[in-house]
Formats: sequence, structure tokens, C-alpha cells
Amino acid sequence: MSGFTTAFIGAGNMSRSIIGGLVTSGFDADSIRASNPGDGPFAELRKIGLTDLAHSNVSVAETADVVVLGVKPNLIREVCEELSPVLGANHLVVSVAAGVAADSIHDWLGAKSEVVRCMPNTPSQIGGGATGLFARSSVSAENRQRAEDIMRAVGIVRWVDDESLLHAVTAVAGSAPAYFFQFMEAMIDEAQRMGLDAESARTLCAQTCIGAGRMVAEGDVEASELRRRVCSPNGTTERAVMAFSTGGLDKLVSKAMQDCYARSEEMGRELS
Ligand SMILES: NC(=O)C1=CN([C@@H]2O[C@H](COP(=O)(O)OP(=O)(O)OC[C@H]3O[C@@H](n4cnc5c(N)ncnc54)[C@H](O)[C@@H]3O)[C@@H](O)[C@H]2O)C=CC1
Ligand SMILES: O=C(O)[C@@H]1CCC=N1
Repeated sequence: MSGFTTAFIGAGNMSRSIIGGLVTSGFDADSIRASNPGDGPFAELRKIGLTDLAHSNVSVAETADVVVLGVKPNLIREVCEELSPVLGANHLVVSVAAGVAADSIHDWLGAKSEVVRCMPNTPSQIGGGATGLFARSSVSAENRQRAEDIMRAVGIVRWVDDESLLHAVTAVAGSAPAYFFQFMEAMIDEAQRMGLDAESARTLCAQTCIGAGRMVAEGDVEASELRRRVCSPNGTTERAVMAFSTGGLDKLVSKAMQDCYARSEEMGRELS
């Protein structure tokens, strides 16, 4: 499935998450290639059926229809300049890099290829990703669709018309799995101190997180109302929620997201 070939440049955490999700969702492993300087990630990719794995970025990119830039933001310029001689108007380049502007990527590629920027997250690996997408105005409808097909195969997608909104997408989705993991780490630790064994603490916490997330995602009741429905007057939850409120949870979440947003802007200034 897909009808086009996709080359991932850099086979690190984010690329492997997307590739894993693509293969699970039915993309033909033969339509996906990846390059990486070291062999480290290749064993995992071979296990899920990829065969076209190389150290050379140019060799995997030049004959692909879509090239996904999966390297760290500070390497995007170097990689674009390396790929520029072999990429042309027929290539769609999709960058997953935080901060780096689509116009800069377009220029570093020699102003030939179409560029879409996206901000995915690692739950893409299990089909639970959440991705924001932005296309430069010159991107064709067909290439917008291809970028969307890739990211939709691994989760939900939202297009933004204003590129600067990708900073907000980073704060609420790209970086956000880490917030939930950190919250879960604290809950799992505390549940064990309360006497539960590690496996029970982990499973009960994870299932509660899944269940609560699904109620928000799949229902039409706001999170605030769902929270109220758990809080019996003078009951147990009220005490817990009060501790969060008096401890300043809202302000803390706001500060964390603002810091994330600011760092995304800062990376844009440093690297674009
Ligand atoms: N990790 C995450 O949750 C998310 C990451 N991103 C973005 O994804 C990009 C990659 O991040 P991660 O996967 O976390 O980093 P990573 O360090 O796991 O992966 C980067 C990969 O690029 C390879 N690499 C280094 N130099 C290279 C070169 N010249 N050519 C080709 N490959 C090269 C590295 O060996 C490594 O395997 C970043 O730009 C980041 O902003 C976006 C959303 C979420
Ligand atoms: O931490 C980072 O910079 C990357 C971008 C979003 C998630 N991880």
C-alpha cells in the first residue's frame, strides 16, 4: 500500500517510530528505505521487513518520491545541502525537525523540491501519533496528500495554515508524550511505595491513562466535566485534585508548555 516510495534520512527514535507505525498500518516495507551513519538502528528495521538500508543519504533519497528528514535540527542544513544535487521538483521533502523553518529547508535544498514541515510524536510507533503539518504554499495537492497519508497512517493529523502554530503543536503534542511519561513515572513510584507490586502499579496506571485519554478523545464531554464526575463530594478524588490545585498544577503545566514553545522559537532563530 501507498503507491510511492519514502526514504527516511536518519533512523533514530522519531524515524523508527514512524516507520514502525507505517509497516503496522499496512505500508509495504519495500516502499520504505532508511539511511543512517551507524548500523545501530538497522537490526530493528530489518526485523520489521525493511531491506533497503544504507549509510549513504544520497543513495536512498535520489530515487524516492518522498524524503523524510529525521535528523537532529542542527544537522538539517548539512543534510539538505548534501541532498540538494540529487533532489528536484519531483521530490517531496518532509521535515520532522523541531524549529527549523520550511523556507530555510527549501533554500538549503536549492529551492527546487516541495517542502512540508511536520511535528509528530513517538506514539506514532503504535499508531497513536498526533501530528501537526504545515505545507509551503507551492506544495501540490498530491504532495500534501502524500505527507498526510504518511502521518495519518500512524495517528491523527491536523494541518496548520500558519507555520508558527507548529511551536504550539510541539508544546501540546510533539514533546507532550514526555510530560505524560513523567507524570506516570511519579504515579507508578508512589503506588509502589503504597505497597503495590511494580507490575500492578505500571499496568493499573497505564490502563487508567489509556481509559482517560480515550474518554476525552472519543466522547463529547469536556475534560473538566469528566474530572468533576470522578470527584464525589468530600470523597477521595476531591482530596487528590485539591492537592494538585493548591500545588499550582495549572501554572506548572502552563510554564512547562511556554518553556517548550519558547525553545522551539529559539531553535528556529538559531537554525533557520
Ligand atoms: N524524539 C521525538 O519525540 C521527536 C523528535 N522530533 C524531531 O525528530 C528529529 C530526530 O530526533 P530523534 O529521532 O529523537 O533523534 P535521534 O538522535 O534518535 O535520531 C537521529 C538519527 O540521525 C542519525 N544521523 C546523524 N547524523 C546523520 C546524518 N548526517 N545523516 C543521516 N543520519 C544522521 C543518527 O545516527 C540518529 O540515528 C529531530 O529533528 C527532532 O526535532 C520531532 C518530534 C518528536
Ligand atoms: O525534544 C525535542 O526537541 C524533540 C522535538 C519534539 C520532541 N522531541
